[in-house]
Amino acid sequence: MLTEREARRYSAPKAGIDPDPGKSWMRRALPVLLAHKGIFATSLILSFAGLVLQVQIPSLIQQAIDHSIVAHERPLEGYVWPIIACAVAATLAAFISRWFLLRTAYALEYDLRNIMYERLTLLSASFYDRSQTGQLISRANSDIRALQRYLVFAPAVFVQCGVAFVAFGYMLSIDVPLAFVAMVTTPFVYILAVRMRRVMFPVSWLIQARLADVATIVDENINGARVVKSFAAEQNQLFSLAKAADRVRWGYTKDADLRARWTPSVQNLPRVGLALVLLFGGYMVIQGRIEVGAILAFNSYLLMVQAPFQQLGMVIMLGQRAAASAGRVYDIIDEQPEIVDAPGTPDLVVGSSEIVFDSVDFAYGDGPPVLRDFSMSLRPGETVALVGRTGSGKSTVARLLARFYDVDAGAILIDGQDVRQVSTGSLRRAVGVVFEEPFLFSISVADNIAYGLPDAPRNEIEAAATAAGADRFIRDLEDGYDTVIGERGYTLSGGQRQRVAIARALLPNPPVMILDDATSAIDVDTEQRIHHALHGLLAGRTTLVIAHRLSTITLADRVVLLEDGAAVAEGSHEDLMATNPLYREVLDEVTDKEIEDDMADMSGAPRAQEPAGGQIEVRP
Ligand SMILES: Nc1ncnc2c1ncn2[C@@H]1O[C@H](COP(=O)(O)OP(=O)(O)OP(=O)(O)O)[C@@H](O)[C@H]1O
Repeated sequence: MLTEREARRYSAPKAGIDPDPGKSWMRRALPVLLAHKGIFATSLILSFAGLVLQVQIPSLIQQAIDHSIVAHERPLEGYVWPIIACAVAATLAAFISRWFLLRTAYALEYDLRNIMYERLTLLSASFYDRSQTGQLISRANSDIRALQRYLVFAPAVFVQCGVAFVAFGYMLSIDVPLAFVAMVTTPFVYILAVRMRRVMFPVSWLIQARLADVATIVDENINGARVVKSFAAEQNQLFSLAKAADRVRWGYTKDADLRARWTPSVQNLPRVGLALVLLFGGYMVIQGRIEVGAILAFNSYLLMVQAPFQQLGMVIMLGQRAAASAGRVYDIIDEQPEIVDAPGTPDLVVGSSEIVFDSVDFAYGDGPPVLRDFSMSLRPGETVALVGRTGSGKSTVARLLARFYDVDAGAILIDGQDVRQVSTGSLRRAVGVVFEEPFLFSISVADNIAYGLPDAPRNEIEAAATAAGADRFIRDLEDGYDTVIGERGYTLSGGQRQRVAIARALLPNPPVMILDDATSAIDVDTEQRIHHALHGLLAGRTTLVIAHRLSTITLADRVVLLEDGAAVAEGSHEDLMATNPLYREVLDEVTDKEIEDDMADMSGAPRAQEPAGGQIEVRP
């Protein structure tokens, strides 16, 4: 779990993506790049300086050949030492420049990833309802890397192009006609490189998309491993993964094929330029118009000039890829969270924790209405069980109370305050939720329980676990409270996970609790003990229990029946049983599971999910 010290070390990005969607993707990303302008500019300046030093070397070699080796006018060392000095200085400059360039690249990647992640944490539940994990992971990885590569390496290549002009200037200063002859192939090198990248771009793009598909299948395979196994569907899964992997392989093969066809031409065309220099230059040397050293200098300059033009093709391709990646990353960054706190939104002031659902209408997105004119109230300190057929909207009521979604009409009030008018942080601190399928993190049990209150002392963590009936089994784990549980808590049984989740919700001591079928995987006896323990501990706490089992329902002070999106009856379980045929009918439907459980008890068969629970000790 993140300690406070570690949390302080998180350095938030200094700048964000420009929010104006009308601007080009690069202009929108510019503030993030400019936040690192110091090291980036240093890198580019040093790169330029290093390359300019390199440009000196052919000229010095030319002079050494002409003046020392051929004409014996000057000592050779007079050229050798400056050449060595230039080479050392250029190497040093290139090293430092590259170091700064890579630092910029990784800083930029870190910032972009955090900007995206910060947005993801802000986004509402509805966004996650429609997003695929594999696609999000792919955006956070390959798309952000594509942006980073272009933003950092394109300027570096442009600097190299600038130096190419300096080299061309040197060539012109030696001999103008020969300089133009030497450059004859350069436009073709550029055109070839651009064409090559243009042909290769769709393939490399396809590879990215197919890799994202593989990521989605792998993600589903791992997360749904139990379902796959229970249907003995491993072969099918392997087949679909193999199919997706084969599509990736096709992409890579195509990429290699195109590369093999184009790269030799792009790499060897500059050599035609060298041959032309030798032909025309040699002719000019024979005629005595230039010295022999000039040919050597021209050869080196020519390679210097053509290298960045070869790379320009790659930069163009990176630019196309980055533009498409930016589109996908910006899709997330531009996504507006549906639930936001306006500046100055007050915190919830918790009083006696009375909850009112006042004529609530709700539908998920454009879907059919789930709640219609739904009204219900929970008196302070009361435990209310919500009962309804499957899919009738019980969990939706819980999600709306914790404001994972906003109501379409009507209002939800806690102590007279509309949940939309108070800060979401204060609301969620006041409302503890335990879902049927609790998500646990791959950290220790103690850290899981202290998730909402990382600084909680161990004795409070243990007290919460005790109240949730989890203390005994946690102590029996290999490292007790320090046992690190497997991904999503899958090394625990369903009932154990639920009890850890109840302890997690109890620890911050929220005045309102929602138990969304939170004891469904716990045997009836343990459930009763938990509820009794909670009764003492939750005195004064208002609790909404979503119940599928008679044992859970009977623990509530009052029952509300949900049918067709509205609360159609309420009262004590006994009263409703006696007076309301619909309630009896719904109960017959929803308590089937309990009957199955009871039958399992009678036959002495062990429950699938829940090992024997320990006696619960509630600390005073
Ligand atoms: N995230 C979602 N996006 C779209 N529709 C949803 C979503 N969650 C639930 N629904 C739909 O809303 C309706 C109510 O679902 P809800 O989960 O609230 O029912 P429930 O009464 O809790 O069901 P159960 O007893 O089976 O848990 C269902 O028709 C369901 O298909």
